[in-house]
Amino acid sequence: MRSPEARLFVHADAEQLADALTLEWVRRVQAAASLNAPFRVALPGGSTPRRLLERLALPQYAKEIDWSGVHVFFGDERCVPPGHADSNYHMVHEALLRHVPIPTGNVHCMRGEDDPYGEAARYTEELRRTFGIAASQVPRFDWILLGVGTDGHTASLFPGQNETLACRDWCTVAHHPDSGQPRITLTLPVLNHAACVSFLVTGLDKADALAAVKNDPERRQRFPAACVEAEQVEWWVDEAAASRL
Ligand SMILES: O=C(O)[C@H](O)[C@@H](O)[C@H](O)[C@H](O)COP(=O)(O)O
Repeated sequence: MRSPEARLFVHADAEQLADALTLEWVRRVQAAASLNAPFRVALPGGSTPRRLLERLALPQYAKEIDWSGVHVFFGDERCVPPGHADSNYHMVHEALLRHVPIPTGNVHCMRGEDDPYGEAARYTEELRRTFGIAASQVPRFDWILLGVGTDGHTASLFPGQNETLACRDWCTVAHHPDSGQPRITLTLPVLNHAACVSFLVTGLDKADALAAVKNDPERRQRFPAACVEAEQVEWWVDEAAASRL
């Protein structure tokens, strides 16, 4: 049953948003742990999530978060080596993963250094195996965190790339519209099957995009971020990004 309305959480600034989202992460991970259930989360790339990830790595949360049950996946990845400055894995590793006792087997990175099409197939199999499902099912993430670009893209689902947007596979290859850089990305079937998708949007430079993605009458035809309709969709934004809502 899909939630009729997305939930909007507006915070004064990016710092306060990151504080609140950190507490939400702790709450959700502890809830899963109380049920002895794995907590499977997909992280976005880009710069916005860094504040959250750095907070999760703080010693004050070490006793709050049992990383043994947390499985970290990626919403998308740039096809570059893991040590490359553009690598989403590199950003997440430096901000969070290298600082917390998460088991190596719980980090499911998209291998940007490998052939994109082969890696999309490999990651699909890693999803199937980790979620313990048949290929005919769809992996159901507990939580997918996503960013939004100023053009309304999310993950590596870019406006105008309709073949990628219509893809029914779980994971596919896309190309950045400006640089042509190959990307590996989760697709709408996976995003829309999640228990919860939370968009993280901060900064005045995102205000137009956020207003358009949420309110443009043709938003679903124009903006991939507007096509995400999971069981629960949340918008975690700061006042600057929300200034044109
Ligand atoms: O690999 C990526 O770049 C991301 O997955 C992408 O979808 C990102 O979330 C948005 O472009 C927002 O990026 P910023 O947080 O840097 O604004």
